Amino acid sequence: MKADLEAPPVSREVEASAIQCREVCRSYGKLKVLSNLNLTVPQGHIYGLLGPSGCGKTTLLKCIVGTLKICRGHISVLGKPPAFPGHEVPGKMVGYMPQDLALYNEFTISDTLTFFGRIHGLSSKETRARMDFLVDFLDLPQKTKLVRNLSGGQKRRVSLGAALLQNPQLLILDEPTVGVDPVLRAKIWQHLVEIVKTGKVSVIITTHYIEEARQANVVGLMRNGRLLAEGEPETLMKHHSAATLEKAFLQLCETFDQVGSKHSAFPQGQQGVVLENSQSFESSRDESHPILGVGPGPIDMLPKYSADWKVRARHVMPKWRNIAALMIKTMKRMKRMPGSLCFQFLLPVIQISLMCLCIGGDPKGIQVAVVNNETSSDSFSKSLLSFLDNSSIQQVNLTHTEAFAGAYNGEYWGVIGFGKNFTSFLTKRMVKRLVTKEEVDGGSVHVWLDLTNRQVALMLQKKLADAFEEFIQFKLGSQSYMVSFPIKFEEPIYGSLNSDFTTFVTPGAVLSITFYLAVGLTALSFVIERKEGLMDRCWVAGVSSLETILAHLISQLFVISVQVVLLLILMLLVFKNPNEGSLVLVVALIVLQGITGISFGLVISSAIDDEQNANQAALGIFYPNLIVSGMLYTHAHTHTPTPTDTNTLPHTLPHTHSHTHTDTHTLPHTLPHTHSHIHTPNSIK
Ligand SMILES: Nc1ncnc2c1ncn2[C@@H]1O[C@H](COP(=O)(O)OP(=O)(O)OP(=O)(O)O)[C@@H](O)[C@H]1O
Repeated sequence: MKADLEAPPVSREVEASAIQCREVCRSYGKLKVLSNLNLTVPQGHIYGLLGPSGCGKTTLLKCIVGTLKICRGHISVLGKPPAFPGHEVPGKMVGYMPQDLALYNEFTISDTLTFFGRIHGLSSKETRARMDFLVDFLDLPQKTKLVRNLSGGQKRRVSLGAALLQNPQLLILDEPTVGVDPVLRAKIWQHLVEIVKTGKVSVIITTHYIEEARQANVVGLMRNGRLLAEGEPETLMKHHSAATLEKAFLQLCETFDQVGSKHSAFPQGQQGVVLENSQSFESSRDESHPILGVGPGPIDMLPKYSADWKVRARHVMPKWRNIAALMIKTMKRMKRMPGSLCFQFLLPVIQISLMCLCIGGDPKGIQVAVVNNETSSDSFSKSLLSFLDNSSIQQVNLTHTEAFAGAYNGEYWGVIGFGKNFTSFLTKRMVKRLVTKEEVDGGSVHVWLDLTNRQVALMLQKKLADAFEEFIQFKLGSQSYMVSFPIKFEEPIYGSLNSDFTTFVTPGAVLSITFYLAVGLTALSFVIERKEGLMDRCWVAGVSSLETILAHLISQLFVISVQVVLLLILMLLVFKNPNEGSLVLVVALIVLQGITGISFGLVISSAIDDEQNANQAALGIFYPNLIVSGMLYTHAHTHTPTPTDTNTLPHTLPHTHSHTHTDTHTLPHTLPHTHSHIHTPNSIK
């Protein structure tokens, strides 16, 4: 990359240092973790960063590798700020071992190293050679062993191996020796000493074992978010007349506390951090510089960097190599978890099957009480009842009292009643021009419904109307129009006259399930990867956010495609749901819905840090999605006429006209039907 130096010539110190931190500040909300921190890691040196737990070491390392942004100050890593366009930090130049293990549990040791090798652009031969060396050097078990089955110490060593893999110019190791036995710890230090000897590799390492840091060329002692001292271990010890580095550190802390208490007094209980509202003790002296050590030049002495647009564009463009590495990773993980993969593929199919089997079909065996006061075997009432759909409606013949008692007890969904002169009154209604109120009443089927379940009640109404139409057709044949209901439902514009609720609800269910699964899987996979430090690790290895998103999108599209194929086979071939539109459009819509789900999952994962809350957020969107999918009735439902609507009118209207002409006779007979419904249970006579 070409960098234009706009400031005064770069000091030799900047050029000779692998890392330069100047007046670096970083806060988490109001919590000030790094406060005007200055640190220099000379090129070709091992820098031991020491400090108590919570003093900000990990935060500083994250700022150095660029996974955290600093609030103020300047950091230069191998000559440029981290994440500067065209700079390979993050990238191949830096090997980062985070404090968390940040390893894929479903990977073998070999998979892990191959994955990082791919991202760093190593050839398979180079990766294999490095792998053999690292397995031997780090005393790792068989390469084919799954990370999940390794001990804590072995996992840490694999993590260290991943950081050392590409022979980086800068190694950033966050507590690499925790849980490692003393012999191996000595071996690791020996290796670090070896690699820095060439002068081309620099190392910054944090450790809790202060004494092991004596092997470092330079140590930095950190406390409360700032560097107290920086220098060679021997010099530090000599300066404090201490026999060990630990004692020197103790003395430094005491000095810091004395000076600090005079000037600022950190609030009680806030050890390890500096609160923003506390007066820091550098107000009285230039505390931005360590007590001992190399004093860095002022911040305005640092070079200013710029990159031309071509470099910037190349920096932003996603690299296919990284996307491919991430996709291979996802596929490998899927392969290692066949159960989970099958579950992902089959979950929508299982959900839709359950829905088709359990929801929306016509209710069966609905018990209805029949009070028939006609006794003759060839009565109209018996004939009419024979047309009732017996698979759905189970008729129970009862007396008037038993029928209503049963209906009130919830044993029957309704009562159907016929008066004793039903046949003769109905005949009169069919043939006479004028009929009395008594004849209308007696010639009507009386129905009392239990409307507590709308679905069952609607079904009963429809079945009764259908039975009546069939009965009239049977009795009167071509003359049936005289008593038929003068509204004729023609072949529908869309759908079919006899389609069930399942047919209506399935498309909405398919879209909702596809959306919800994509939201859940995306949100969870990103939240978990980030929580386990895998995202940061990949980012430091040079994978950009865009590449991560693209790789996820492509892998997820594969899962969605399989889901869609299985869903369509099930819906169209097994459950015989009709599809009257274009199949291509159906597929496109489902896939688009999946992509919308992925996008929403990304939004959730960027706003939420833990799995449980991510799950809740994903679940929360399910119900609004269900409503907007059209499965449930909403008041906002409108229908905009389309050209097809206007075209159909001329065809259907003549039908209606011809009926109105002949139906003039039946109108007076049929209309009173409505009035006859206003009756009490005692009215069947
Ligand atoms: N994501 C975060 N949000 C809020 N506070 C945080 C976050 N990460 C770290 N902190 C706080 O910042 C402070 C410094 O944390 P950091 O992890 O840098 O310490 P450390 O020196 O590395 O500690 P250790 O040696 O125990 O790992 C701690 O008080 C910690 O609670």
